[in-house]
Amino acid sequence: MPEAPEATIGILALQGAFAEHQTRLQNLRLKRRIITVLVKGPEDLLLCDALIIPGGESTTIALLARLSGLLEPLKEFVRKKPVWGTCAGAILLSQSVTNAKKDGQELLGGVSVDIARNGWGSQVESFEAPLSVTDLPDPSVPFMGIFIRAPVVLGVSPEAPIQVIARLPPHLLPEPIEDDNDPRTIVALRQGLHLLTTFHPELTKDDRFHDYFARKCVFPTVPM
Ligand SMILES: NC(=O)CC[C@H](N)C(=O)O
Repeated sequence: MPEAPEATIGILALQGAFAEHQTRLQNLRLKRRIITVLVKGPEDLLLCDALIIPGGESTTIALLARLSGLLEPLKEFVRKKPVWGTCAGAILLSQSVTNAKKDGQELLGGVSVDIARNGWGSQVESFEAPLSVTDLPDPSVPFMGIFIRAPVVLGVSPEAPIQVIARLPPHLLPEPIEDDNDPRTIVALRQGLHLLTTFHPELTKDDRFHDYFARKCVFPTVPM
């Protein structure tokens, strides 16, 4: 029997919660082997079939990516391969950011949303919210969303094939929002092979979003 193919998932390791993502990936029990690589330079990225961009500080990650010669290779990677951005990583994966710093913010693009940095306020306004996510294994068990200076989705391109995976329940919103379809309630979405979460699944012990990324984005076509 031929061995089931494996995949190498890189984690951008310039700043932020990259080690936690690696731990969660190493915890996954899939039929196929996942190899993890901490990506610090272009040579590491060449090894990867998919990439996670962690939370942290999007401006710092972008600056360090430029300094380490990774910015252009990352843009190229996003055009071809699966990428998951969490929190700061979600900002970098977005098409546009409404309140970028004065001297601008480098983005990688890939997901057709407009996003606002620190959309729910500063560090002290960080919060947790149980999310009901029907696409995860054991969907009746809520996934604890940890929102730390989280970005907020302000708009979604109507032409893009975007699938909303999780929304914040209206009663848990830091500010009241009347309309259930308001894009600001979206906290997880997928566009093709790209996954965007505005919270931090890697800061929990729940591997279900990592499992989702592996199944739907990294190995999307063959059941495992
Ligand atoms: N927890 C986080 O990743 C925070 C993101 C941060 N507010 C930024 O703009 O990059």
